[in-house]
Amino acid sequence: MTEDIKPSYTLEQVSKHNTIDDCWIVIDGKVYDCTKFADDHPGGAETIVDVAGQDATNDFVDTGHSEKAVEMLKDLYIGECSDSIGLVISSL
Ligand code: HEM
Repeated sequence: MTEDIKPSYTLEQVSKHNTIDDCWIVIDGKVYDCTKFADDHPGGAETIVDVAGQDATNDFVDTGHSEKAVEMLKDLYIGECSDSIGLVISSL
């Protein structure tokens, strides 16, 4: 079985998805659609919406998220970010 090939987006494209109803964020070079997830975020929907359309790698890492949080990213993954400046985190 082959893996789905996910699209690649630029930060410019990601930046259009910057509202509560259409909320993408970049973490470690990967694009996550957080539109549905934001309301369920233990750190609050506001926290997610504040970084909508942006590279939130440093925010995600600085908060010291658990392995469980890193696991949750998998369900939100929609593609790669071609020009992200995010840190490369081996565990993500
Ligand atoms: C889609 C990406 C994210 C996921 C899946 C996620 C998931 C989680 C989870 C599961 C927790 C509970 C604690 C833990 O298990 O670590 C948490 C807490 C928290 N998150 Fe996130 N998070 C995401 C993005 C972010 C971002 C971008 C920020 C900051 C801008 C942020 C800020 C926080 C804060 C401040 C808490 C602590 C809440 C508290 O302890 O009261 N999160 N997050």
